[in-house]
Amino acid sequence: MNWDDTTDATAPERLVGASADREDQAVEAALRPKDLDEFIGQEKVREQLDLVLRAARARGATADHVLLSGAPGLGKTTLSMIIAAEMGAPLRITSGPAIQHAGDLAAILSSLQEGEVLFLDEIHRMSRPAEEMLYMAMEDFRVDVIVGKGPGATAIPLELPPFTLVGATTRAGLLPPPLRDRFGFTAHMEFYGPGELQRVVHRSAHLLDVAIDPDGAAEIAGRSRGTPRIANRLLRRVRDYAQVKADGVITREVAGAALSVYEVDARGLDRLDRAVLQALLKLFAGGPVGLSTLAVAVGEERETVEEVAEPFLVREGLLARTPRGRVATPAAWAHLGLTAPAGADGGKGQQDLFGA
Ligand SMILES: Nc1ncnc2c1ncn2[C@@H]1O[C@H](COP(=O)(O)OP(=O)(O)OP(=O)(O)O)[C@@H](O)[C@H]1O
Ligand SMILES: [Mg+2]
Repeated sequence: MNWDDTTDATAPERLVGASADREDQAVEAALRPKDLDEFIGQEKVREQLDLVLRAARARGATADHVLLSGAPGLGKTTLSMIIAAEMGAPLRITSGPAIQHAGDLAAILSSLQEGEVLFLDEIHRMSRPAEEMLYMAMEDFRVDVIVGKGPGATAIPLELPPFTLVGATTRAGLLPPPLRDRFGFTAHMEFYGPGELQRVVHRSAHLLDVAIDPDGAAEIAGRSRGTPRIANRLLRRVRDYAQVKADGVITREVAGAALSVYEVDARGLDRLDRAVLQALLKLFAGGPVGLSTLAVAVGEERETVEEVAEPFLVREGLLARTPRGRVATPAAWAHLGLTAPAGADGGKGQQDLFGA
């Protein structure tokens, strides 16, 4: 089993992994909202972006550069496409890792049309020289193309047409401040609430021509870890189950039964997440226990436990990282239907550790 949660599109994904696998990529185009009205949730971002784009349109100008930050699968690529569509502008897509040399970036920039939207995914992974070229391009719509090497090298200035850069990053904190400051508008995407995810599921079911009732959509939403991409993926697995084992209609019972086959529980934890919690509770009485010990107990690499399982468990308030080790919260005992053993108090008396 590969628990990899990185953006390697060829890696077999776990069902609740947030990055896109091959199957996601094949269907995502069809499920992407095409304009701001269709885009569900993220009310603040939508309202602010709507203003930015409307004002630019009214002035007949090119929109300000936009930085989108947020976890995988929350809709950054989707929003970049919406920005281009709303501006009636062509869209060019590239990514930080694809731009290794400043020359790669110069080639892209110098071929942009006026008003074009350049989507630069994983912008935090661009090389340093390319980044510096980008500063000038964003601010002055100009690049210096270096011709030759050594003392004879000369910089030839090249004017660029006004364009809109849309940068996306899962790690806004990794962006150098001079780059961050050159964006006129920064949108931080949050995880989605259950009601919003329910609407995502409902909308996707409609597009995929799958019958679903509101409870069925709510059940899938509740297991989707706040992430539309996961909601859409779970929907596809539940659809299979409904076709084969039920009459094709997704109800709460059908969704629940389908996802228990795939070992995704009511809160969206999968087998690995539960194994970590179970070890912490059953073997170590709720902790504190060191990461390495916990990893050995579940038979996984340290990194897998730390990077794949823990972030969601921490976000859900089921596990805390403390200076003395990992600690289960009272919610963790409750979620696994276990009672804290006598002497342990399910983490309540361990509060001092949290603030330490
Ligand atoms: N607000 C939304 N409403 C409806 N569907 C959405 C929304 N946001 C995302 N989706 C769906 O979720 C899927 C993933 O979205 P997207 O590819 O835009 O995520 P991302 O933030 O670019 O992820 P990554 O960081 O992996 O590149 C898309 O198929 C899209 O249809
Ligand atoms: Mg993306």
